[in-house]
Amino acid sequence: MQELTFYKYQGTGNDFVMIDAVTNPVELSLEQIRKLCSKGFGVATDGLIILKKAAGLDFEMDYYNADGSQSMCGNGGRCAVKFAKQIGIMGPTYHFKAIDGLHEATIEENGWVNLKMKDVSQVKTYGTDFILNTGSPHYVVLTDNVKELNVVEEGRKIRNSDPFKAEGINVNFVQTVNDTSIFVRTYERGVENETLSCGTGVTAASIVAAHNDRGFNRIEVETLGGKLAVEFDRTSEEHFENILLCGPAQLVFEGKIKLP
Ligand SMILES: N[C@@H](CCC[C@H](N)C(=O)O)C(=O)O
Repeated sequence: MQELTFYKYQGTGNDFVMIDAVTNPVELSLEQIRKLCSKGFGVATDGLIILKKAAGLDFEMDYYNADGSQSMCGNGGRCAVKFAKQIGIMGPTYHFKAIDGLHEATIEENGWVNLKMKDVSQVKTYGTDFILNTGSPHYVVLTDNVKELNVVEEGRKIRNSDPFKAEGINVNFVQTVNDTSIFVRTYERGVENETLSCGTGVTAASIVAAHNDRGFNRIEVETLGGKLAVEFDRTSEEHFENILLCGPAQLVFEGKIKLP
């Protein structure tokens, strides 16, 4: 049975199995990815990231949710940059490819990673809620009791409702804390549970907060797993660019696992 060296990373509690395929190319089946992320057979994480070589770039990030589906992951992207540094890719600016296109990122002196996200050019209203894509699709609900909400029950209901059932959608519940700060909890498709934080979700929630209220271009975001910040330039009513997702990303532990 083949043995695989892996690293577990977390970004505000959103956790990932990280695999270095830059140094040692590796192919994993979807079944193996699901098992590596699972509680019973693996590391018990929200997702798995494979760092690969990419011509003209520092690396390519392949992100998989725990169920094996793929999307862009903001917290995963920040962790991937820290991991790239760990395996000897020195920056100072990191350029990489993900499923939604090219990204760049820097590591700040305090260890936070500032990751440039894709531009947002549409914020759709959906009743009193909002839908937008920040690299992955997000549904945003504004609420005034985010801490008491049953996010799993409410999020799952929306995610599995007829309009979203086939493709899935991530569901964010957002409460305003003050003029420039919000609290966000997210039900993630592909994990099919609430995670401690979701980077593309935090980005979507910040854009919605800015869309509804003008005059600021940095939002502090609290999640169950810690604090992040989102910066952006709003260039027209619905267009946001230079979006930066800023926050911590850390190695938790490393190990060897027998490939299932
Ligand atoms: N945790 C992620 C989002 C991962 C992708 C999402 N579950 C999806 O399938 O759209 C993040 O930090 O952005």
